[in-house]
Amino acid sequence: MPVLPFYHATNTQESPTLGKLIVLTGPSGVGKGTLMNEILQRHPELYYSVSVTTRSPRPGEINGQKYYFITRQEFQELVTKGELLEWAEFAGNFYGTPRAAVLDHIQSGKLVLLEIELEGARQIRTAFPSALSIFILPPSFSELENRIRGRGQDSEEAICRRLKRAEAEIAAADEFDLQIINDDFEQALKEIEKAIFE
Ligand SMILES: Nc1nc2c(ncn2[C@@H]2O[C@H](COP(=O)(O)OP(=O)(O)O)[C@@H](O)[C@H]2O)c(=O)[nH]1
Ligand SMILES: Nc1ncnc2c1ncn2[C@@H]1O[C@H](COP(=O)(O)OP(=O)(O)O)[C@@H](O)[C@H]1O
Repeated sequence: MPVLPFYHATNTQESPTLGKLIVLTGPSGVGKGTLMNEILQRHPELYYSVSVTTRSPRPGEINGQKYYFITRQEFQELVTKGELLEWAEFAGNFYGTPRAAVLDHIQSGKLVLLEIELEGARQIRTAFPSALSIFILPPSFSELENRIRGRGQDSEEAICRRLKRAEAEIAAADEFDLQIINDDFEQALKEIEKAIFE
C-alpha cells in the first residue's frame, strides 16, 4: 500500500485565504498533463496536488508522481473519512484530491494546482468560489481523438469511454473562468502562465 501524505489538516476552513487554488480541467487527451508538467518544470515553486486513483498504472507511471495508485477499498475509506477535497468516477475508475495537503499548502501561501475532470472541477468551484478555473479545449474533436490515440497508452475501450465523455465535458467549458485552446503548445502555456501569475 502506498504511503500517502495524509496528515490532519491544521485548517478546516474551506476558503483559501493566503495562497491561491488553480484548477485545470478539460477532456482527456487535450494535453492537460503535458501542459501541467511543463508549467511545473518552469515554476518549481508551485505545488501540484497528487491525486489518488483506482486506475491501474500505465507503463512508466510511478506511484506518487502523478497519482497514488490505490484499491477501491482504500479509496472508499478515504471518502468515508472525509480525506478527499473532491472526488469523481471517470471512465470506470475513481479519482480524488487529498484534502489536507492542499489546504495546508494554501494556508502557507502557495499557489496550488489541481488537474482534474469536470465533476471534480465543479465541486471545487462550489467549495472554493475564489479558485481560478481554466478549461483547456482542443482545436477540434478529431484532433482530440488523434491525441488520445497517438498517446498509445489506453485500450480501445478506455479510448471510447474518454471520447464519449469528452463531448459532455467540452459542452461545459463556459462554466469556467477561462477557456484556453491547446493548439500551439507554447501559446497555450503562455496563456496559462499569464492567468496564474497575473
Ligand atoms: N475529479 C478528479 N479528477 C481527476 C483527479 N485526478 C485526475 N483526474 C482526471 O481524471 C481523468 C482521467 O485521468 P487519467 O486516467 O490519468 O487519463 P487521461 O486524462 O486520459 O490521461 C482526467 O480528466 C484527469 O484530469 C482527481 O483527483 N479528481
Ligand atoms: N499542443 C499540442 N499539440 C499536439 N499534441 C499535443 C499538444 N499538447 C499535448 N499534445 C499531445 O497530446 C497527447 C495527450 O496529452 P496529455 O497531456 O496526455 O492529455 P491529458 O492529460 O489532457 O489527457 C500527448 O501525446 C501529448 O504529447
